[in-house]
Amino acid sequence: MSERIRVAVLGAAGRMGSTVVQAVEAADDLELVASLDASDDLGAVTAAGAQVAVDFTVPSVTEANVHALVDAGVHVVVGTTGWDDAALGRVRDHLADRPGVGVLVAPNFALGAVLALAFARQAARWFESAEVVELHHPNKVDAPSGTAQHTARAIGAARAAAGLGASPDATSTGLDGARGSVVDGVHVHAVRLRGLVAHEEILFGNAGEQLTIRHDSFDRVSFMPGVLLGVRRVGALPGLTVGLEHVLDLG
Ligand SMILES: NC(=O)C1=CN([C@@H]2O[C@H](COP(=O)(O)OP(=O)(O)OC[C@H]3O[C@@H](n4cnc5c(N)ncnc54)[C@H](O)[C@@H]3O)[C@@H](O)[C@H]2O)C=CC1
Ligand SMILES: O=C(O)C1=N[C@H](C(=O)O)C[C@H](O)C1
Repeated sequence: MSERIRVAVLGAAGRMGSTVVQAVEAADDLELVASLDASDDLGAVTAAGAQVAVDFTVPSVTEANVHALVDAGVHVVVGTTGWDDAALGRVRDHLADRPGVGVLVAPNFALGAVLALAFARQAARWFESAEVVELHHPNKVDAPSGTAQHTARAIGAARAAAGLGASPDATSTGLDGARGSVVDGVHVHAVRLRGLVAHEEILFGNAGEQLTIRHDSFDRVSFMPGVLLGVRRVGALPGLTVGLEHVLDLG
């Protein structure tokens, strides 16, 4: 058998991190060499000889983690959300000085969510109206979700490429926030409800018809096949990759 990939998990005490720890431990081709949470020294990742680090922490620390890991020559799989274009640009620039190091940032590792994005991208140019609704557990710290923003950007790009204008909308008065936030011209709405895990509805409308693409993660195990795929592939993907769709050849 070939050598196992040595993996570190950051955010290991969290909802996602603890699930990743279990998934890595259960995989024959991976070896968990470090589990870190908030008060731990990031130096433990290199001290343990990790080749790949998986980051499921919080939006306020993930970028700094990635830069430190890139400096240490460790490939990184990032599930933490909250990334914007400026932060991604800084990582891309940093990686230009570290050839051979790979960073995969994916707002959603569930295979169904990535397929929903691919289907939405295909549908986007055929519908006059498009909106995204994301629904999550109430402990989620950010809104709208990284997945919903990524989806809205993909829809916005497909609409622009097809020469579509803004979705029709006569609403001009009401309470602040009533129409959600707008990402690349697409309205995005965030629901927080006890009992939910992670869900997304992508709504398309034309005169007389509607297409709804819905994805539901009922359990965090749904993200694990995508995370493990990222861990196995990131070393062969130098530079920055944004979105698991590129790993699945759906980009
Ligand atoms: N890409 C994907 O498929 C998914 C992404 N997420 C994202 O993953 C992130 C984590 O989500 P949850 O696990 O639900 O949150 P959580 O709050 O349960 O876990 C975060 C963990 O990170 C730890 N942490 C904070 N600062 C740290 C530091 N400097 N170093 C190491 N650990 C640190 C916290 O103590 C906590 O244990 C969120 O941004 C969420 O949106 C969540 C689910 C799926
Ligand atoms: O915080 C979560 O739970 C999730 N976060 C990610 C996001 O913001 O898109 C992925 C998934 O929706 C679960």
